Amino acid sequence: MSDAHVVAGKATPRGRFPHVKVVGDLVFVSGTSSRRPDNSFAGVEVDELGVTDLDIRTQTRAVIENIRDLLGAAGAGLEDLVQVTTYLVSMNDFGGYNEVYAEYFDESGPTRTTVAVHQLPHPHLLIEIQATACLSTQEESS
Ligand SMILES: O=C(O)C/C=C/C(=O)C(=O)O
Repeated sequence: MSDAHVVAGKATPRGRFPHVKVVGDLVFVSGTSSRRPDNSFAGVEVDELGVTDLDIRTQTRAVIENIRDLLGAAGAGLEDLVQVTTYLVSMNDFGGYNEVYAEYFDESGPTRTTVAVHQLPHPHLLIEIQATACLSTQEESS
């Protein structure tokens, strides 16, 4: 069974793809940023002179919370994640990202890969995460 969702109330995908796709017990979550439904970004402040402050900790937290919401639309939660791939624009942000990540997950959590990429789909983005959850972990852990 395959079931694709664009989740109401979340930032609209910037292309022709769903937020989440359920295939059997697996829930695939598209690359997710800190973008809000109004297309502003958590972890971005621009002052009146255009000076831009980008905060990796705030962006990381917002990305994980967005993923939590997207998983929720498929009946899953962060505890069901089995694999996470993180895209950072700079490995200088690895420490701040890793710190916030550890508020949510530990060694019993999803496997993880983190890579640095040249660019993300908006110049204010420092981080994007793509994830996979497994619904059958709910039966195993209950
Ligand atoms: O939705 C965003 O803000 C960032 C993610 C975009 C993609 O991963 C994509 O367009 O493929």
